[in-house]
Amino acid sequence: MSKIFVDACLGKETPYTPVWMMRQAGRYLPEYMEVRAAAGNFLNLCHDPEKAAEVTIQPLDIVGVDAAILFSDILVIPDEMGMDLSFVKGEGPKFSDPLVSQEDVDRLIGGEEAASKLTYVYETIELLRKQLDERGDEKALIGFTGAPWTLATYMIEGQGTKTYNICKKMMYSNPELLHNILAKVTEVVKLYMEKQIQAGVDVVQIFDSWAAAIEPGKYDEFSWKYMVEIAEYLKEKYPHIPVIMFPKGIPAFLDKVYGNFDVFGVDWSTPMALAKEKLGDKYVLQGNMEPCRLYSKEATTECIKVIQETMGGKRHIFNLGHGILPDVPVENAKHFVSECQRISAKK
Ligand SMILES: Cc1c2[nH]c(c1CCC(=O)O)Cc1[nH]c(c(CCC(=O)O)c1C)Cc1[nH]c(c(CCC(=O)O)c1C)Cc1[nH]c(c(C)c1CCC(=O)O)C2
Repeated sequence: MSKIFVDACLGKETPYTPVWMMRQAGRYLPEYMEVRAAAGNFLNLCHDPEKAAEVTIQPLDIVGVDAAILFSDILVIPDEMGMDLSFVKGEGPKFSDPLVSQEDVDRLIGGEEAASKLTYVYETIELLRKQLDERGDEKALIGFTGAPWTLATYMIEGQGTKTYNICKKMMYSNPELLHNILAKVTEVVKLYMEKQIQAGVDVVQIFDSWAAAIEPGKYDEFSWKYMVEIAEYLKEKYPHIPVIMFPKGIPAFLDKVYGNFDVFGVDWSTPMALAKEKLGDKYVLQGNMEPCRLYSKEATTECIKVIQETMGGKRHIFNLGHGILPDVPVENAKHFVSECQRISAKK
């Protein structure tokens, strides 16, 4: 039996349109908070394959999504490249020694050496592969990475940012240094994704959460081409594994999207009809309910109906247009998932 989510990624007909939610394993689930508390903190949880596998599975059982996404974080990559990652309560991720010079870049651990340090991620995937196969319910497992640009923003700024002024200063005054960082991260990410595939994921997604920080005319040069390089490396070696690209907030770039991958993730600021018009023939589309609609069941159902009408149940995967927020009632998340499955069901 093939997995409905994988079939949909490859553009095949499915009995209904499968659904999952970005950031579905997380703080809106009391069961997640319990496991995190027992682990001590978020990074301990990422480093503990048994517990990480447990929280990966939770949304399958609690909200009924069609795919599980590996529980980890995009920032474990720079962490294993030798940058010291911590999560400060209430402030989010921090790197103590952000990159400022070529010497800093040269000091980073690269390629195979960095990718092979992420053993806890591969162990989590191996556990999940076994558990999902034993369940026999044909739910898919999604592996993921951050796009080199999104990772670089944290590596250069040392934390999350609203203005991106430190990386943009580098972009315009020392683009070569920024490209050297992006190229080094790209090499690690290719091998990291390959090892996730070898450990057992069914699909991979590349999150470019901070795509919108780049002016449209520079987006290809500083982000998309690196994402495409990763996707094409994987598609050449593993053509049966679907690759999902999620660049958040770049409607002006839709005309220029290119590359060998399977699914384009549409964020909530891009109208689905526009994405369909520009990209629907070439790529399966994923998305794109505005995550805050989850605060209202009525607003949720209304949006699902509009998306379903636009996509017609073809070449589509339901998702939010970005991650679920921690204060969303679990009931409403369940409602989103069951309504997507109900409304798209082929009679
Ligand atoms: C930008 C980014 C990060 N991490 C991620 C992105 C890209 C996706 C996106 O755009 O939302 C990706 C990510 N992070 C996490 C997952 C797990 C799988 C999932 O359910 O989607 C995934 C896919 C767990 C997490 N990653 C993080 C949490 C919260 C940690 C906790 O307090 O339990 C989780 C569940 C921490 C994290 N990690 C990151 C930030 C900015 C933060 C702190 C902000 C916050 O608190 O929400 C970086």
